[in-house]
Amino acid sequence: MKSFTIVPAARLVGEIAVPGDKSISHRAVMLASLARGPTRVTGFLPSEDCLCTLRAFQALGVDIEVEDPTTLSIENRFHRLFPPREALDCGNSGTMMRLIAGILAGQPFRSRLVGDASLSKRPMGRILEPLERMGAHIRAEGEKETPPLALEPAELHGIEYELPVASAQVKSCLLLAGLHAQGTTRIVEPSPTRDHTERLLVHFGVRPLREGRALLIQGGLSLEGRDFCVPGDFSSAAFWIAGAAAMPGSEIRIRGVGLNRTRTGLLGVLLRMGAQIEESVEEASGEGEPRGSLLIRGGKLRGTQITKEEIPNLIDELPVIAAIASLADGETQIRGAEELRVKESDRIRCMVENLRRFGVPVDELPDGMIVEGGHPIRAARVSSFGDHRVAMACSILALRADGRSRIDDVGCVDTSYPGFSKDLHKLSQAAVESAPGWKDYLSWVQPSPKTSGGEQEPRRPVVAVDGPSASGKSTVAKALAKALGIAYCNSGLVYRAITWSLVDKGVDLDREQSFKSAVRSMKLECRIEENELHVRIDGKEVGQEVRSPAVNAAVSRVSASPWLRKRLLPLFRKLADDRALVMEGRDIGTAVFPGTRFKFYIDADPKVREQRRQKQGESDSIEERDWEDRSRKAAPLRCAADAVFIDSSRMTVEEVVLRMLEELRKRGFPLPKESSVS
Ligand SMILES: Nc1ncnc2c1ncn2[C@@H]1O[C@H](COP(=O)(O)OP(=O)(O)OP(=O)(O)O)[C@@H](O)[C@H]1O
Ligand SMILES: Nc1ccn([C@@H]2O[C@H](COP(=O)(O)O)[C@@H](O)[C@H]2O)c(=O)n1
Repeated sequence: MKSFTIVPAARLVGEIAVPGDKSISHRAVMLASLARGPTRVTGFLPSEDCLCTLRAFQALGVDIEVEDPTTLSIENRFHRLFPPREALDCGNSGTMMRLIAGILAGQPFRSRLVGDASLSKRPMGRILEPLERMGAHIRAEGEKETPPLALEPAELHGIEYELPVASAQVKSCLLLAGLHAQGTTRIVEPSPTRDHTERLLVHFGVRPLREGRALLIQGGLSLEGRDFCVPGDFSSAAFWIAGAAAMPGSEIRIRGVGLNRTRTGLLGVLLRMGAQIEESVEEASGEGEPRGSLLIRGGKLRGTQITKEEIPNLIDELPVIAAIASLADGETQIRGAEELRVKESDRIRCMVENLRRFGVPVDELPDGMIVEGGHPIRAARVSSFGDHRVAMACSILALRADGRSRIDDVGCVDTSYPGFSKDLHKLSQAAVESAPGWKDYLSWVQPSPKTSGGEQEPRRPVVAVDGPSASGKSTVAKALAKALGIAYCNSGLVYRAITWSLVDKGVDLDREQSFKSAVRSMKLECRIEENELHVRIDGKEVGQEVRSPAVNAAVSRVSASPWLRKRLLPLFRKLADDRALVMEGRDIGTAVFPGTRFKFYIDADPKVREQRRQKQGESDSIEERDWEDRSRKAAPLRCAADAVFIDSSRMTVEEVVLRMLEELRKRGFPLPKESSVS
């Protein structure tokens, strides 16, 4: 399963053009496929969703030539559609299924529409009812009117229909069905929704009539093919618009983006929140799709209230609005958005869950949420829940977290924005490019967390060595201690020893009470003998067994316990009471001895670390372990702000130790007269 690892960034900087609009790409292929004469579509979005529409019309007998991924030549040479040989796959796309159902409902042949697991859970009752009233023979095969949809041949007639819920998909489905029906179809919208279908119908020569809230379409009119250029997708641009607006110091320009007023509700919300946005419409030819560019400068935003009336024009942007509301000062309320529960995921539930993981206080409401902004964002591991907009919204928020975050299951991003991760990299890296090679380090630099009792410089000199798994900490810390002639303490050995004992006794680590009472009843002894830490549990000195695969797999769960860490803290500190030492671990410079002046953070490229561990012949999922160590609440793995960062990927052990000795000398460590590395 694909995931994104997001390194924090201070701001977004740069200029981009986002890929073609998804909603418009679907509709352009559909209408060009129904038209007489050829159409060349440029700027098409070659996402999974839109490719499903393209393949479906090829299967219905339309000639569609893909000149390049974003340019299509479309011609329906026979002025009719042909029965498809097999079910038409709508993938993840609700737009495709609902709109194509409108086209196929009035055809003289059978067809069947299927979708992926997520689409197969989405409600289709809202199109079935009006289509049946128009005379369609259409049946949802799934439970509670969900896909697949089976359509039998039918002749349609116009109806008058008032939409119970504002929905551009239902409106478009009925407009397309109305095109193939006898008489006039009159559709009344409770409030305006995106009008791409109407604009494209005009582009292809059929003008629906507008009477207040009603739209009228005459059946039997034919469309004429005409070249069309799809504008950039405002809903894809929304991630950068919202992200840049909420990150002080950002400055981005987005070119060639669609600025249709029925889509740009986000801009009004952001301006209300205090955003700095300049819009210049470059092309608004008649009733075509307006497009232009946006310049966004970042600043501090304030919370706002989003009301039911605003929802239709920013429905797809609500996940990213929820994300950046977390960065704004004060509270943001999103109400009247129950529609979000039946999108690619239940976007209310999923965003609430993910925001909480990022440490954002948020209340879930039946029709939205209340986000309390302005709190620090914690690095987190979250899931997209298979929803592209959830994945991208969380990626934007992760840029502001206090460490690396991971967004799992991001394959879905390709359904609307195939180049998202590249653009994320481009816009967020621009801000740190001034320090090439150091961005990883900068992302981990943290002010040392507040701790009690360890802020003062220890009585005896302590060298703190931290870093991720297999970075070489133990090796260099041991060699350094030897060179300095002082004690070497491996704090990980203590966590490993406790874990080994718990695993050996079969303690259920998920049951807090059993875990605590097993630890309490353990006799743990930590002694420095011959300048090295020795650990005994219940009288037995631990050895190689603490590096077993079972211990490797469980130790980070054990060490994540704040209760255990608090218990071990005085024990580690006590070791330095009467001797100088080098102590290595994950939190030595940030939590155990934050007051020492001698701190190192040893790192290496993940691939190099993986190879080093393999070479040691150990079975150890170091990526998982690092992840857990970095994302736990209590004393997570971080590079202290005042630590010396050493990337050992291309260094020998000796080079690393010499570098450390040099730094210790500069920082005034009492070096023995002759310190050599051996
Ligand atoms: N430049 C280097 N610096 C340190 N170790 C290196 C270097 N090059 C190779 N190694 C090797 O990498 C392996 C892993 O090192 P080590 O066990 O010290 O890592 P670690 O960070 O203490 O890991 P863990 O925290 O998982 O126990 C060792 O076999 C070590 O000899
Ligand atoms: N200061 C520390 C040291 C270790 N841990 C935890 O123990 C695990 C094993 O450590 P090794 O150095 O022997 O690999 C490590 O993954 C941490 O979970 C710790 O939390 N703090």
